Amino acid sequence: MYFEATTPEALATAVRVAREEDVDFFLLGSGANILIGDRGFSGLVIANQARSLTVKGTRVFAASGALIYPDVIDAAVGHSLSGLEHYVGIPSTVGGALWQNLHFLSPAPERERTMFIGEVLESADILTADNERRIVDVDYFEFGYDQSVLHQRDDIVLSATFELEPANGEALARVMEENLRWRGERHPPLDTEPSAGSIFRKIDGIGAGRLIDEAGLKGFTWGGAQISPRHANIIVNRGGATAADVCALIMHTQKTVEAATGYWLTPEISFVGDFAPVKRVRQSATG
Ligand SMILES: NC(=O)C1=CN([C@@H]2O[C@H](COP(=O)(O)OP(=O)(O)OC[C@H]3O[C@@H](n4cnc5c(N)ncnc54)[C@H](OP(=O)(O)O)[C@@H]3O)[C@@H](O)[C@H]2O)C=CC1
Ligand SMILES: C=C(O[C@H]1[C@H](O)[C@@H](CO)O[C@H](OP(=O)(O)OP(=O)(O)OC[C@H]2O[C@@H](n3ccc(=O)[nH]c3=O)[C@H](O)[C@@H]2O)[C@@H]1NC(C)=O)C(=O)O
Repeated sequence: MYFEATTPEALATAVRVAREEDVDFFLLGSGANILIGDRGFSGLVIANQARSLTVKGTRVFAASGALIYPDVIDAAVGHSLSGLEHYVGIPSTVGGALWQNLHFLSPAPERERTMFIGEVLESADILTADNERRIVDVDYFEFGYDQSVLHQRDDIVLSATFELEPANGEALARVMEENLRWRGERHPPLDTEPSAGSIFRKIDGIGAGRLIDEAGLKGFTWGGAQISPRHANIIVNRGGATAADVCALIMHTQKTVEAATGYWLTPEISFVGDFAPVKRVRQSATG
């Protein structure tokens, strides 16, 4: 079953009804950070297409299905407001961004720290696990790196308010251009080489991508899936990749990197729905 929620109210109603009727449901943002099993999802998929946006003074009010890029960033930058421009080029809805505390490196040339969307969040309208509507402030989310309270609680973000800073339009345009260039040079392009972004979690001070690269796995291919020759922590769909192909590559990468370095890589993406059995990568396979 599939339902498109086009307003925060419709989203809240869909979730409430699914819970009351005891129907398994999955809330789909832009689908940028998930792998869906080859046997699909048996239950209700609620696609979050609640995309309304308003800017008042230095505040941006966004429904949780609004796309951070381009919609929310365009609205903020169009009003010369700073705080969201760092996340240019990253696929995500507002809800997905709060779930994972969307992040990117601080502006060039320093790039000395990671910036998080939690830094500009003021409050959010949520539907709690008990089906109650609440306005919560930023502290409620307990944000960390790739972390928020939403990983532990079944709350649904319906809309969010961001508090931004007035800024010079040229400075905003420069940050956006530099960040798009940074991503363009390091990450495979999403339109021609689709992926779910980083497959494995960050390993502080070491780098998941570096370990996979040093294990010699760049370009390794299984079925339609390939460890990107450009960035080793990204698995791209070269055409016709199945979820089983991606899972086989994930398991092969974990085992190869552990044998070479002693580190065990943990997936960063979410696995959704029902998965077909995974054929293991033959040890003799060379890609
Ligand atoms: N830094 C980068 O370069 C990249 C980052 N990403 C990250 O991936 C995420 C992609 O977002 P998006 O495509 O929208 O999400 P997805 O559709 O990929 O869903 C990811 C998870 O977000 C949760 N979620 C989505 N919407 C809501 C909501 N309204 N309320 C509560 N939880 C929600 C769901 O959790 P549950 O199952 O618990 O309901 C879901 O499992 C972003 O956080 C982005 O930072 C992705 C690619 C690249
Ligand atoms: C792409 C994502 O997030 C990105 C985010 O966009 C950028 C910028 O802030 O920082 C992280 O990338 P990253 O490239 O630094 O992450 P890792 O894969 O851990 O790589 C760490 C380091 O390894 C090195 N590296 C990476 C790839 C490669 O093929 N070879 C290599 O040597 C690079 O020096 C790199 O900087 C996030 N990834 C993780 C796992 O934390 C995502 O969440 O999907």
